[in-house]
Amino acid sequence: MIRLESITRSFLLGKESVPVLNGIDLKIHEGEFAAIMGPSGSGKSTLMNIIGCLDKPTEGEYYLGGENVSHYNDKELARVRNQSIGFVFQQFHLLPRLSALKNVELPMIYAGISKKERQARAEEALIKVGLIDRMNHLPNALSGGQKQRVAIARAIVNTPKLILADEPTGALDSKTSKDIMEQFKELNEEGVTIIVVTHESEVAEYANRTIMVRDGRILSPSEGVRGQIE
Ligand SMILES: Nc1ncnc2c1ncn2[C@@H]1O[C@H](COP(=O)(O)OP(=O)(O)OP(=O)(O)O)[C@@H](O)[C@H]1O
Repeated sequence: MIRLESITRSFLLGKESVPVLNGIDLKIHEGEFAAIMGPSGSGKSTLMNIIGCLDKPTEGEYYLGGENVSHYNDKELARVRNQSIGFVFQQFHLLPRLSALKNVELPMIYAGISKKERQARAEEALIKVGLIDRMNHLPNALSGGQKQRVAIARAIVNTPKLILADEPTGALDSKTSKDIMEQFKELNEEGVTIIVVTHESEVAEYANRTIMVRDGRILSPSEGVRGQIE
């Protein structure tokens, strides 16, 4: 489902081009549950941004679902994101003036789906995450765990094959983290590919495979990686 070939990403620092990803080769198959771990500043978010079509590699090829998206323009990348990927972030990224239901409807507005269908599908997603009784609440009136459930409902509402979660439990206590990870596990059992960036080994334990990033490259299995690297 995901194939990265010799991916590099550099950023301009003044006049100097500084490499942050240094030749990443990685395959993630459909249905996998992968955790990306590594020290702060090692390039995890940069890698996730490329996998999520939020950013483009400086060099190398990226195939998502068989499509080479490496050279797509912003509009084409937005289409791929809307069709194929759900995002979950540490700080939830909910719009504060919109109810839980309206927040979940947002990706469908971008996808041009009718109001009636939007509401029906948003309600269905909120039922799935156990929050239908809070559908009219504003984010402020929800706990951290509930906010993250709304964010998960928003991520699954367009039925993506891939969910990318960047530190999804970073703002939550350990019991709530477990509830959220159980939710991801359930989605993975239904066939959704999940990639989660985390600093927490308890979170990575939910994954079938851990990908260790250090200094912008992926460590090989002999360097202590759990699971398969191709
Ligand atoms: N847009 C940018 N412009 C310049 N430098 C950047 C940019 N984005 C990331 N970097 C640099 O790239 C390096 C890797 O950042 P990245 O956020 O990918 O690391 P990370 O492993 O996710 O870190 P953390 O665990 O702290 O979130 C850092 O040194 C960061 O300063």
